[in-house]
Amino acid sequence: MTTAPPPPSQRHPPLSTVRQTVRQTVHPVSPSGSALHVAAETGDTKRAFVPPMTPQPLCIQGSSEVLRPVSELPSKFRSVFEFPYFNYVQSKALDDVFYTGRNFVASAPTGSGKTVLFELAIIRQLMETSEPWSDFKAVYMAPIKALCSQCFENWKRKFGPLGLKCKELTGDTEIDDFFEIQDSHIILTTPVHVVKDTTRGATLEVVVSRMKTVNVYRAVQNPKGAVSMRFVAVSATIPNITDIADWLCDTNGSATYLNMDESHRPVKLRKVVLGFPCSSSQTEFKFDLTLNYKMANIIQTYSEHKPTLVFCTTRKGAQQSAAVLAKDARFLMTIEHKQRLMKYANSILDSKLRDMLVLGVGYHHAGVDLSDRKLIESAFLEGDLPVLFTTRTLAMGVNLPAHLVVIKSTTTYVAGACEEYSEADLLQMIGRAGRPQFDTSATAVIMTKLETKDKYLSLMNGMEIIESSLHGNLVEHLNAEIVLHTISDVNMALDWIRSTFLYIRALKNPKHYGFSTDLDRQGIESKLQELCLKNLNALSSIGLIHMDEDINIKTTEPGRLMARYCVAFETMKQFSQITGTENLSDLTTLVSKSKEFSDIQLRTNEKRLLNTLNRDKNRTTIREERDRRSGLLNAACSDAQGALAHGVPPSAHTAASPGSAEMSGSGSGPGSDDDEGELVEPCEEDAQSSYQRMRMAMPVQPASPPVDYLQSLAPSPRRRRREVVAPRMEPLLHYASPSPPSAGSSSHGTASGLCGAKNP
Ligand SMILES: Nc1ncnc2c1ncn2[C@@H]1O[C@H](COP(=O)(O)OP(=O)(O)OP(=O)(O)O)[C@@H](O)[C@H]1O
Repeated sequence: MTTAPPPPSQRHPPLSTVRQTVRQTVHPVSPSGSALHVAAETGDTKRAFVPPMTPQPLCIQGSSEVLRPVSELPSKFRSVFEFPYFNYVQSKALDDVFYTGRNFVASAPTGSGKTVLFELAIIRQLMETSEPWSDFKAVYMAPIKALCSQCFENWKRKFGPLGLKCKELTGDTEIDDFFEIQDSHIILTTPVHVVKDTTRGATLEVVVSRMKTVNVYRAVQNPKGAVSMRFVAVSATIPNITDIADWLCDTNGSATYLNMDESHRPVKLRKVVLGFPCSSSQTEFKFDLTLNYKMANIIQTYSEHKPTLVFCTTRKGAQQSAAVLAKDARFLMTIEHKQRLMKYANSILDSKLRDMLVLGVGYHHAGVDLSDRKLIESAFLEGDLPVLFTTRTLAMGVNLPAHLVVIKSTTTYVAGACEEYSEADLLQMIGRAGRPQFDTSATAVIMTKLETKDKYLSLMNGMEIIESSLHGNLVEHLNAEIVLHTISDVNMALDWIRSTFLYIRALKNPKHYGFSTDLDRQGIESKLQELCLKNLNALSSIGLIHMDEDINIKTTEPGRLMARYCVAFETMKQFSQITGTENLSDLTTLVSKSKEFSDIQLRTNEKRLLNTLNRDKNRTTIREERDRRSGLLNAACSDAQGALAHGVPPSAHTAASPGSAEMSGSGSGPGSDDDEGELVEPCEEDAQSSYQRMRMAMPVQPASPPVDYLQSLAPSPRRRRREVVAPRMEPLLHYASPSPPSAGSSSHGTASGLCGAKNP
């Protein structure tokens, strides 16, 4: 470090003094004056009073300990922080994250200001690097684009004036850009508890494990010259933070860690679980509808006249709930408030949303037109919109001023099947309640079935141990590591597995991973080795890797394609059986059966589009529809192919807002005709209808229509070796895909990087 800060003990006023100072100095963002209070009922309609929301002082959790001032930092860096004192969690972490360079992991409640810990780590590294910081690189990894974009905008503003360049890399980024994040000094990861997520979790785990492995190899090869990489990870409160610290170990041992429980949340959160009866004859869908009619009372009881965010499991559910509330409750607003809402409404494209907005109710989901979504977000952010119904797109770390968060139904739809929310998802949604700059207290209400009420009560109070999910996708990740050269022989594969979180947890909870509890450490290690070898053999059996007798491993062309496009092993197995004689219909049916498309469902509003495409004489159409999914895929293929063959532009629907058609068919109450035929929708993160996603997945280069493309994947001698423009698997949002051969590579993931402005 270039600057030695004075010893911490000389610098901190006692907490009581600090609290006083903070109350006087900090001006939290103030929502401009609206909150819902359903106050009285007149006939069927409840009357509501909406008082203006007053600015709240920042409430700081405390004890006899002291808060640390931002003035501890060299003056040059203070502008990064928009407050005079670090909060309790940050003050506790400061010594580890700022005054040492050890790997660090923090487990702290949502809204406790964990992003600041990343900023402190960056500043420390800057202080250790001489200017100009042209070689300095920090990489921030997050599982969704919205989180990354938020951080990107924030850091561009904060670190730009210091001479740092900020760059956002996502699954859409050109591969070459990913080379820029090689040789990073710091890897910042949030939220690390995502490792237990079945899809995104494994990707995070392998990216971090890969970086660890590469870091160790580099240090061995070049003990003096190699850039040493620091890991800083944050997570919501989890009980086994020490396992994460063990996983993020370095040559000095486990990472240092900070474990702060829910009591250290800067904004106190009241958690309420409400159970509602659901008869055996009632479908999930009908149950969800009945909850709409409870909403007005819940908002009246718990919102304390402040903004409410309601999480719904589907887009249609969000729209229907909003429509019911707009009909059921009336919000009393000042003239000025109404005028502000009217101003937003005038710019809203969707007529239903526009009508609701003037009544103080809005909805937000990935199917809503982008410009409408932005308007709704700012109306809510400004405190002008009393109630916002949304899908969980808004749940990941986005700061919104919700005093009350309601989770309407705990059942979500994944790949067309009902599933209860994971604890991590729930915590993220609940974490939107009571953000420090907006509130001093908050409430989260979970609406679930009577029989699951106890489960959620204990989930809210207890905490789930974080396990690895890597064993579920080990074969794909092993292949990726081989493509990236992290693994080039069997021994390296075993070293790599020892660097994973899977290894840490398998030793502690072997049963979870299918191993006998009687096994000792050595026994579990050999089981993990067996698992590794079994998967390597599976890859080799269909030509995805080549293993020689000296245990050396090399990748092959199909193996590279599998890794580049995140194709599942099972899909590659299906592709390996292609003989080259298949027609378009056979191939689209094959592709539609692949795991990657398993969450694609035909939506009610898409049937018409499908029929229109089938009737179009200018397009090649496959009539033989074996199931809805292949029907959709066929339509997508035909659309792309027809466009190529006849110079017809692809269907206008591919460019239109997916939400607009859908909205016009919804908003009805229970029992509407529309309800029964509606297929559930996949969980959403990107604004594409299933048709669009299929359409995007199709190659659209004239040289590679679908049949050629698929046949080119077949490991047959007739396969032509040529560049193919391959599908973008948008629904698969990974931290990283193994595109470029580097430790820091990531092609389907989401990352923001900070690097010195002069960096090439
Ligand atoms: N010391 C502080 N004083 C005042 N406000 C702060 C302080 N630290 C952070 N904040 C504000 O608190 C809000 C929450 O911070 P942040 O998003 O980093 O929390 P988090 O712990 O990462 O939350 P989540 O886990 O939900 O993503 C931000 O708006 C931030 O500006």
